[in-house]
Amino acid sequence: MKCDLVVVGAGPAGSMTAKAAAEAGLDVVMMEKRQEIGDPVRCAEGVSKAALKKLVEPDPSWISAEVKGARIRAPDGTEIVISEDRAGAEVGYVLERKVFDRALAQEAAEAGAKVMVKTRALGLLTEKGVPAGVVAQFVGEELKIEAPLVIGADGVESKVGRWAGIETALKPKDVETCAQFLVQDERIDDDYCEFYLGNDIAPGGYVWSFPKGRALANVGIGILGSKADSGTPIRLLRDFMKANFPEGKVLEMMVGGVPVSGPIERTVADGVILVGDAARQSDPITGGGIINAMKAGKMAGKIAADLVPRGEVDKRSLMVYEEMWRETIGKHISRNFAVKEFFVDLTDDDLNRMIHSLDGIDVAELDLKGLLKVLVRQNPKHLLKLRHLIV
Ligand SMILES: Cc1cc2nc3c(=O)[nH]c(=O)nc-3n(C[C@H](O)[C@H](O)[C@H](O)COP(=O)(O)OP(=O)(O)OC[C@H]3O[C@@H](n4cnc5c(N)ncnc54)[C@H](O)[C@@H]3O)c2cc1C
Repeated sequence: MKCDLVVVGAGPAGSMTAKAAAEAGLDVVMMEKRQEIGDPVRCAEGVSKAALKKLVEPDPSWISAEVKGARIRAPDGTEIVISEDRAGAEVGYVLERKVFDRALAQEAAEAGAKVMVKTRALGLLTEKGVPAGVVAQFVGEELKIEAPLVIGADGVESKVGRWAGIETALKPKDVETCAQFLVQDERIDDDYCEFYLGNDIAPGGYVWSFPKGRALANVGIGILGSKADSGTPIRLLRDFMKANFPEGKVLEMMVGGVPVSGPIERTVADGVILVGDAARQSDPITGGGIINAMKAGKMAGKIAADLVPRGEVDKRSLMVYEEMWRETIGKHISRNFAVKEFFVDLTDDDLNRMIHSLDGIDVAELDLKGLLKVLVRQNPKHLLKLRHLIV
């Protein structure tokens, strides 16, 4: 089989890539190793309404809940409330990703991309040492798909980058190890996403509760890999459930990882581009990656449509993509990485002091940068190191 572009992975990054490239006239194959796109879900499903609306028309079929804002709770229980769409990229809609991911893939298909499920990329085809497509497996059968460009949208466990010689390995301190329960409990507040901070609750991370309507919520935990062994997230999440939702019924459970490494050195190689979690483009503070994955996918798909017909798929030509994402989403990722590196080492006393310092200040309408500005103003000695990030 031959085509212009192979996209590996049909998550938000892959489908946006495939859609943008197919719309611009490329012959695209998007392959997904799972038999059902979007299932099982490994996500708390929170996104900013405003950011999402810039990328895709919201559809009630894939929105579980709309929330009013976020509550952030310090280790001693003190709370601050931030209004909708101001708490980073995690507040606004709580999606139903099983439906959302499939809807995005459907849009890619409608734009003309060929979608292949239960098709796992096994490696890159090469011609004279240069990537020239993908070797894949479809229900036990080996397939060779020749293409001048391969886009790796294969998520946190990405292999495409490694196959192309791109360094994507994550150190334990650069990944949040997560566990999540889908919980039914009458005590769930359907209007707010909740974040719980504290080194006993979630070392180097946080616990979240994202409502999905009808007293359901994704209740999950992310812990910095360097501060936990593999069983720790589930153990701590169960402790949290006992303390906060003792009557909660667990309907689903999952574990997963989120890259919080900040921008990696390179996301292109000859004949290969990486997008989304494969390119480590998630937000290092919140762990949110859906919006950045979609933005990067859209950029990569358009750039592919421009360069492939001209035969310009060498690493140098593909640097256009590298420069474009670093100039846009990359700037936020770099800043938030520096902030995260600082915050993960704070003690519970420090965290309490930060939240207390906001007492009497209306933070509801602040975005993350605004909140940081206020925190630095209120805690000049402690947050001196962050000053340069907010000017
Ligand atoms: C516990 C948890 C909670 C999260 N909560 C949020 C949140 O609330 N908000 C938010 O914005 N982000 C959240 N994220 C992050 C978010 O899920 C990711 O950033 C997002 O899914 C990235 O999209 P992607 O398309 O890059 O990768 P993915 O969505 O992971 O898609 C990659 C796809 O590639 C496929 N694939 C992998 N290897 C192959 C192969 N060899 N061949 C074919 N297909 C392959 C996979 O099956 C998968 O479908 C969370 C992550 C976790 C783990």
